[in-house]
Amino acid sequence: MLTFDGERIPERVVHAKGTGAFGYFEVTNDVSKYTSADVFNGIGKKTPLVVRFSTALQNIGGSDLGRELRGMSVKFYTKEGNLDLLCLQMPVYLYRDPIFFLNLVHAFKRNPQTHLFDFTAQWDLATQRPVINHNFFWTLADYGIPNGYRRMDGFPIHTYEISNKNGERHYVRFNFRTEQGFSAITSAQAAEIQSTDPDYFNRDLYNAIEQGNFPAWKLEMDMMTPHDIQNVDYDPFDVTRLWKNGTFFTVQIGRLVLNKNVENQFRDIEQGAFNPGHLVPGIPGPPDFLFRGRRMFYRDTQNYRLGRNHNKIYVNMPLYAKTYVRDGRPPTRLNMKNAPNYYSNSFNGPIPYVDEKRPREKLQVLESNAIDLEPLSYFYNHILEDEAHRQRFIENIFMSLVPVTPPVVQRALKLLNLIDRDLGRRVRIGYEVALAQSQAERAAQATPPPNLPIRNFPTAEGPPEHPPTKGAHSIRIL
Ligand code: HEM
Repeated sequence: MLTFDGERIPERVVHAKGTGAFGYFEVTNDVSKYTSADVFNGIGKKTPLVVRFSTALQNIGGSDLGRELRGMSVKFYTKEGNLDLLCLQMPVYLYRDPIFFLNLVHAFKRNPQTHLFDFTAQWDLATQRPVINHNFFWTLADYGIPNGYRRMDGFPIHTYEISNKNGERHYVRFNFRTEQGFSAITSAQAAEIQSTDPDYFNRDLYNAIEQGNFPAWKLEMDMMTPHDIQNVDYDPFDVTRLWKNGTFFTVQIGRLVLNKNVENQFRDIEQGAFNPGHLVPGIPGPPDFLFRGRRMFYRDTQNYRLGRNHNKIYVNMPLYAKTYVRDGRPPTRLNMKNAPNYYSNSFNGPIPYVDEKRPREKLQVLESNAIDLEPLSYFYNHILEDEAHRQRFIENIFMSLVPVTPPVVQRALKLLNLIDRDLGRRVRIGYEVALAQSQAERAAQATPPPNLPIRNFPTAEGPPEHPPTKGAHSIRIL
């Protein structure tokens, strides 16, 4: 019983609800002139891997059917160490500044008072930081609820530097393209499924693999040369925008196949520690500022969630795991037994790997904070392929605005109007009708849902107010 008392560990701070499976990656094309990474070289070579799928905002036990980001994390157990590619089902991210993550997650997860998802907070942030709307638009369109994990694509989004055996570089965006064909479900269909099967995504994946209907994804990369990246008229490292058509070429690498369900979710999935900083020779990784933050954050959060030795948990262990790292909280496995615990040594200890061919020149990416609404207008007019999809997108926007506090709605309508006048007009009309309907329905309800309060800081019960610092008013920043 005392062991049972401690069965729970902290859930992931984001992407808490998920599932996963084992499989392999098979190289189908020769990409040796672009990258020396062993995992992507040698047609026919198979590398074992584990994939974890997730919903970004749900807590463990939440619903699979929310309109939100979904994760597809791939850990390749390569001969040169683990390569982790953490993907979303959208090809663009929300912002470029790593420190902004906290605000985003707080606004998009549950309200600290009501513990409800809070559309006022979401739209408040989305209108104060317009950059996040590009990704938000993808979520509000069909891509926001794919018809199960098997039928969505996966994008690591960042522009990765890769290099070949001569140290020559290219810049790539990887794409996992589902072989099942992308398909989505509408908000109404999702609500219906949710009422009977909130674990729809987990069940769909498990059953498919159990029935031998193994899901697969093609891995390809969109590529630019070092010359290309300096000569395009946009920032190709900007994770909030797509690469423009005609500025890159695409190369196939291989296939990812999932052919084995896990036997124990806690052991193989809950304890999984995917870290985008796990890279291999031939893939030095993305040079942008957001990625620099991510190289630290994942290890930190996993130290908290799983302990410092999380890479000694079986599912996280690389194939080659000989190190000078010792001790710490369990698991320590064999702790490298009596092998020397310092380097260099005369007793055949492991030799630290140095990638001699890694490009010597570093790229410095200078980022801009300018607000650019062009990608959003492009999304509305060109990515949404037809009028029916545009209409579903508009409905999802105005329905999400109905519970939002009026000043924030006005700001949202203004922003949508700036992006595209047709979009702004249609959302405004839809919103007014939906609001009137919702007010009539609320009036008829015995116990209407709570009005979400506008939060103020500090609260009445908060810490005592500090007296103003003497002389502070005279400080001027010039
Ligand atoms: C500054 C930006 C970001 C921060 C601070 C951040 C932070 C986190 C954290 C703390 C976790 C939980 C990890 C764990 O407990 O194991 C997580 C999970 C995840 N993140 Fe991020 N993230 C960021 C950006 C991104 C981006 C750009 C992507 C995709 C392109 C992404 C994809 C994922 C995925 C797929 C997971 C789930 C991992 C799993 O399955 O265990 N994140 N992120």
